[in-house]
Amino acid sequence: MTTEKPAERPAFETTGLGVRYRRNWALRDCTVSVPAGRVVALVGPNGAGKTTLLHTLVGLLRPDAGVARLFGGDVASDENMLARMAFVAQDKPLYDYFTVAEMLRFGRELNPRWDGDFARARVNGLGIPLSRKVGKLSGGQRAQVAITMALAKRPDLLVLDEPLASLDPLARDDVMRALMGTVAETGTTVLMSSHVVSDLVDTCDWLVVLNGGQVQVSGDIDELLACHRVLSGPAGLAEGVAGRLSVVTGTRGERQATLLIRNGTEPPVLDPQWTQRPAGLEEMVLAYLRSPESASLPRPAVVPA
Ligand SMILES: Nc1ncnc2c1ncn2[C@@H]1O[C@H](COP(=O)(O)OP(=O)(O)OP(=O)(O)O)[C@@H](O)[C@H]1O
Repeated sequence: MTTEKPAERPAFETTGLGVRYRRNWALRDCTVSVPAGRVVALVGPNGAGKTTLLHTLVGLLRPDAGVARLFGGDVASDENMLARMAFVAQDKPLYDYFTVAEMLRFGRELNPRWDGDFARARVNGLGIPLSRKVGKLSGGQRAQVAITMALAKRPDLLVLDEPLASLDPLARDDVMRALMGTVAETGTTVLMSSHVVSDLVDTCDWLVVLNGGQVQVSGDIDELLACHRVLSGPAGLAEGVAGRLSVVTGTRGERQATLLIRNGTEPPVLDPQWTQRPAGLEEMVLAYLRSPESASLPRPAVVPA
């Protein structure tokens, strides 16, 4: 059982983490710390290192540099940490010839912290027949069973690699709603990766952007949104405005320029020819991804449209 209160310690943190496949570094100097009790979106383009980071956090890969910790324990050397987390891999490994009930019995045999009552109640509540073979479930039901198996371990940290991949929009919504309902009751920290930022907008409260094997952004989503704005104004004035603000990325056409900036607590005071509005989550993430140098080296980056 855990003794510390949630949020006293980071749920997970990495310091100078490096992981390589042969000579190619998939993660390099990757440093991040996320408080317990959060629902964390890990986003980044193909090949950014998301799966590698998740696999390292859950102990499937060993770091070549640095350290990964769960609840203060070194994942590579402290086996107790692994009992505190559950992982749902991208391909949701389940046995097609097992019925759902057999799958749950299998979970009970393997996991000392298994909560069988919870697992059956969740599956029943979702309307998934216990007698159905796993191979005959829909993609959404399959995801729900895999997530139920992970939650029934009663983890302090639930790690999901692309949980919504290959689901249609309705199933994506159903899976996210059911997941969020459960984690709201239990206070479990959730870390999930996705390509699709819009899937995570309503459910996650912490954002980690991974790009080129490094953490570009990590923070509370509301706080991040409060300090990013989109400015539009005459192209001829863009350089002057960009020169005195922290620009994440910008585009400049012949007449009009648009800048996504990181401001302090107050919106910037601008020439009346400029308009400004709060940034949306998706456009903020895209702005960072387009401008990999922005997190570590804030500087104006106005590029032609
Ligand atoms: N088993 C492997 N052997 C060699 N290189 C690998 C292996 N797995 C991943 N890589 C490389 O490591 C880098 C990071 O891959 P990773 O799968 O972690 O990224 P990702 O962000 O999860 O990508 P995606 O969104 O496409 O799933 C990529 O350049 C990838 O080609």
